[in-house]
Amino acid sequence: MAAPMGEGPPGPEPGAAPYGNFPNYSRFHPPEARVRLLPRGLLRSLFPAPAGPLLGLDVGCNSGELSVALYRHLLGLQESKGSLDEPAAGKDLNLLCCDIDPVLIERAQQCSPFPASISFAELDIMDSSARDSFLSSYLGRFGRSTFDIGFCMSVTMWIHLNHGDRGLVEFLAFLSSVCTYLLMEPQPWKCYRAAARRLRRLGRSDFDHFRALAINGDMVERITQILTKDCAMELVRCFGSTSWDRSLLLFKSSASSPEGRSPVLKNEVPEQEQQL
Ligand SMILES: C[S@@+](CC[C@H](N)C(=O)[O-])C[C@H]1O[C@@H](n2cnc3c(N)ncnc32)[C@H](O)[C@@H]1O
Repeated sequence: MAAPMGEGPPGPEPGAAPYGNFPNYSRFHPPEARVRLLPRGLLRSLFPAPAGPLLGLDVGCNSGELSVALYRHLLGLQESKGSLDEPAAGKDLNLLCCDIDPVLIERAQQCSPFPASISFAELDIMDSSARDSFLSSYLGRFGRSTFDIGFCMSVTMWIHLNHGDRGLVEFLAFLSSVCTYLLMEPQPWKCYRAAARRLRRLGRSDFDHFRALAINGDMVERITQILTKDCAMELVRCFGSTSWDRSLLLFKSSASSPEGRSPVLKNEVPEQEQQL
């Protein structure tokens, strides 16, 4: 399967996916090519003695293929013919996966092999009132205030194009406030140009913010800077890059406690945003 350099498949279809809500995203950016960069036993090394189930948040999950692949990979589950392994006792991970596109979420729900552990929900992560009450209520079911790990895979560009520099910084501040660890897969700048080009080819105008973005260039570097300088996170490790040039980076909050008792869902505006 060809892996294009840009963010979507060739042809006009991506122009109709202004949030990156491509219907068959996992076909051209296969989950397996991403999860195999993550070491087996990663969860165990990050959380050697969890007090209860681990909680994960997957933002922009599309139709859930990557969420399921991450779940399997992190728990060391094999997909066997005809039957699906259940997680062994003591390997408890609950994933909350959200996406802005209700059709993609419906598909994810219908196809989920682990409905008891992986929940899919329609949510615009930039809508702070809907987001905060929804996430608080999910976390509250586990007596928690934060997620152990967040996944933000190929989503930053879409937030950035649709919400501008301010939106990107706000988004990263939000993620860092609610996740102890954060796995990020930022799109490089060339994908931004490709996405804007595709829109133009369709005779539509640029994304509202594209030409005004002051955060640009080396997006891995820029996002790392924001997370480490403004959001009290540290870069723990880079797991390498996919063949289509996406790096996988793991960050850890320097502020949160292992029990998830750090301040929740706060909407603090970091220093960098105030300067924008
Ligand atoms: C390029 S896809 C990545 C899908 C998946 N994370 C992966 O890497 O395979 C980006 C996804 O982010 C979702 N998305 C974009 N903006 C969003 C928002 N504000 N809230 C929730 N999801 C959003 C899109 O609908 C789309 O499914």
